[in-house]
Amino acid sequence: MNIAFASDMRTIDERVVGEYGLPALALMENAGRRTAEETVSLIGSARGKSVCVFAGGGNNGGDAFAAARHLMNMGARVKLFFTGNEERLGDAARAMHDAVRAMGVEVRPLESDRDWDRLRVALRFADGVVDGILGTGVQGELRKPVIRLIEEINAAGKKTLSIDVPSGVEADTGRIVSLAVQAHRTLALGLPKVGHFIGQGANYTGELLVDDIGIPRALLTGESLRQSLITQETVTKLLPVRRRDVHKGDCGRILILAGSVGMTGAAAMAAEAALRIGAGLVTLAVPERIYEILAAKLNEVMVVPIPDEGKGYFGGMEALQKSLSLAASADAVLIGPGLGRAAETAEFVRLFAADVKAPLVMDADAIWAFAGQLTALRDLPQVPILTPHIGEFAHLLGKSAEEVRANLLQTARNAARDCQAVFVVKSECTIVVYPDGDAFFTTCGNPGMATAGSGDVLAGTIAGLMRQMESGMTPIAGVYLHGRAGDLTYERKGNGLMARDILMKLPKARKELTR
Ligand SMILES: NC(=O)C1=CN([C@@H]2O[C@H](COP(=O)(O)OP(=O)(O)OC[C@H]3O[C@@H](n4cnc5c(N)ncnc54)[C@H](O)[C@@H]3O)[C@@H](O)[C@H]2O)[C@H](O)CC1
Ligand SMILES: [K+]
Repeated sequence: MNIAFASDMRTIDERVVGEYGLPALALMENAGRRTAEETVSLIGSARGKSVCVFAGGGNNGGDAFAAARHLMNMGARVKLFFTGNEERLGDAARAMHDAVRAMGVEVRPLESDRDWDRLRVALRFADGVVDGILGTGVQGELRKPVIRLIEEINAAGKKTLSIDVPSGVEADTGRIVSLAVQAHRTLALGLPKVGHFIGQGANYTGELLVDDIGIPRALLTGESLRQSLITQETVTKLLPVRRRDVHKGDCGRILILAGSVGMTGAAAMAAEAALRIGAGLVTLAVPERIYEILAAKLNEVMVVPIPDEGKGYFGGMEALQKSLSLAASADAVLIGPGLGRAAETAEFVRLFAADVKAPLVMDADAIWAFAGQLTALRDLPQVPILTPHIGEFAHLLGKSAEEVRANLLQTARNAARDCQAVFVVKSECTIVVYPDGDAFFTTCGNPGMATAGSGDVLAGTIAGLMRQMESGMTPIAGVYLHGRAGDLTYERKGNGLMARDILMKLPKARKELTR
């Protein structure tokens, strides 16, 4: 499914009217009806229930007026509040406003102290709230009365359905400039928006539902939209069906360079993840000083010591030569988990990456090694796949985490283009962004996965898929399978899940997709 920006929705809206001759009112009517239905399902029933409906001065408010009418028809008691200016309503929103008023519903302003007192009473006795204050049209800091209203709604804590986006969330970025309605459920109209998945918006959206509201399918599936959701269906198609006569060499010889003193687990988990996702042969190259630990830990992985002059981390020419010769016979290479940040190691990483011809995945400290050296990254002989979390991504670009978060998608797009690299940025919603601007969002995954080693497992998963499918598509399948494995373990372990639990569920996540 595609994901839209506010401007995409405006274009789609114009085309619905211009090319299909549908009146704007028809979409608003569908939006209103679906809002009413989903509100009723949220609060259990309509009859005898009291619902506060909040309408703003734009089309989001128009949807709310239509919803109020349908809620009345369904038997709910509706208290309707309006934050806009009647004179400035657009045609469709005005028609919806007039229709609900003609049903005898009072449209309550929020101006005098008495208005606000009435609001508080209505909220106290409400069973549910419909938030149609602001949609994709929000701009800048919220005006004072809207801020006050959102504070009241959030303080009341009633079951709340937001129309299109939680009011106050920027649809394009997920940014909250002032504050936003905390929704239990959000009904996205036409398509989900970027802000439902990333930034703070992800925390305010609650359960996300999407309805086409009658927009012709061709407009929603169009290729002009450059971001989409990774679905089970997409990943199933990407994964190969294994022939019975397959040989382990056909399933990928993966080389992993990882680990340093104190960080042996990262190396072990990345290597095991590659095997658990189906790689044929995994070779783990580690600094000599930690070789014995890893050789004892791992059975199925081949562990190779890399000369380290007793330092316990990667560095130096001898290490480089040995690593490159191992890389020469690998189908794909992962470098990064647990490397540490010694200057020698960073130098080693840059020289190694510049000489590897096979598809290359770089994680963690390998990404750190390119901080401030974006030109070196762009000049690498391959299009590498980088898997930073927000902190590593910000450091790489020489920005603060806040700056990066403020517009994560655009920042990732610029970085992918400038560095000619694929970025897998790990956040509340992991995104995969390609140098040509195509972006993919995952809906799998959960807060329990914010745990040590989770990233090492993801990097190993992506690397492990390399020979099994088109290498450029491995991040899409990898983030899905990793997220799904995390969800499978979250069911039982909740926030106490460990990276090892994700690792153990990778086979099941993959098996679910067997064609
Ligand atoms: N095809 C579709 O996508 C459809 C979408 N619908 C709904 O329309 C809204 C977008 O409507 P629009 O009129 O463009 O904007 P909003 O209603 O979101 O907001 C405009 C409204 O808000 C006021 N405002 C803007 N910024 C602020 C601020 N900082 N503080 C306070 N008030 C602000 C502004 O003055 C206007 O009054 C979309 O989300 C859908 O819900 C259609 O109804 C169906 C088709
Ligand atoms: K809203």
